[in-house]
Amino acid sequence: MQEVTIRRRPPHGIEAQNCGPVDFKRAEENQPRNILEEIVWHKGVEIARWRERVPLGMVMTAAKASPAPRDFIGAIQAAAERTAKPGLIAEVKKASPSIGVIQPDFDPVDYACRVQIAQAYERGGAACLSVLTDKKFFQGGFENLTLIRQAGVQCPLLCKEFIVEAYQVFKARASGADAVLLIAAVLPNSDMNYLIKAARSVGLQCLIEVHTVAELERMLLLNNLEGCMLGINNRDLQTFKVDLGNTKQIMESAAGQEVLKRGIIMAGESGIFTPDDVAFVQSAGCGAILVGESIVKQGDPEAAVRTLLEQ
Ligand SMILES: O=P(O)(O)OC[C@@H](O)[C@@H](O)c1c[nH]c2ccccc12
Repeated sequence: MQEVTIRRRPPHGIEAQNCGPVDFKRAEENQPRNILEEIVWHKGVEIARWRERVPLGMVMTAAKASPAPRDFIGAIQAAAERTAKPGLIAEVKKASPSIGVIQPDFDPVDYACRVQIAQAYERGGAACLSVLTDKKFFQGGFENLTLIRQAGVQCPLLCKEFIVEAYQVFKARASGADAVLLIAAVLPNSDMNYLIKAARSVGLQCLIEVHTVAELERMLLLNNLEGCMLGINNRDLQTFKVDLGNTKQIMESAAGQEVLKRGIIMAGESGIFTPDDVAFVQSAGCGAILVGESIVKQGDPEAAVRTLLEQ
């Protein structure tokens, strides 16, 4: 079985490891086939640069010295029990490759603005926050995790990053994250197991994202799944198409039913705009929702969160 459809690296090596012209190199072969490949390939370049400035050992030390992590999954469960709705993971997101800039007032260099959005989400009733850390494609940053944490926000924080190496896991914890996102479309099971272990070693919980029944079946075979939560992304990261029916279809499959039987929390992710959408994914079996665009783009994020969770 082919585990992952995207290629982890360009066939002729990443830019940062380029060792001069080689005859057999064909520029067109080295082009990414979709945006997810482009993002993942660029991560290789980015991590190589980080590593030059801060070696792995130092990031690990910083991760271990960081203030104790908060219980991300516990906060979702507590909110769900209190409200009888899925626990909300509200996303601090300035831009995305699918729609470009979502909130123009959200100044890319004005960090105070991101902190204010995070505080407004918390006041509105979010259980947890998701913070985009990818700079190039999402105009995010690891520093946003630190700033939001330092501003006294109590909600546990998810580091929303395209993780391909343990370096990013330690960087997430060193920046104040309580959980990390791991994407099944990007990571074969051996990497997934390894990265879950790396996360656990510094007290981080994992949200494992799937997009298809096949990916969910593969994740259910992981021997490290215990203590993790799962998420179904309704947006296809290769085409950007959003379809809430994806959550329903996956949850109705045998694999979806197994998730419920095993008591694993499932998040419905992307394309959730209205209380009806929340009710729809809840009835499909989701105990959590991950929402960005619809609450970021409204002028009053606190009211937007309240409205979404009403009814
Ligand atoms: O803005 P939306 O449609 O509410 O989606 C939020 C979140 O689900 C989405 O940002 C997301 C889900 N998985 C991802 C992986 C990488 C980047 C982004 C994402």
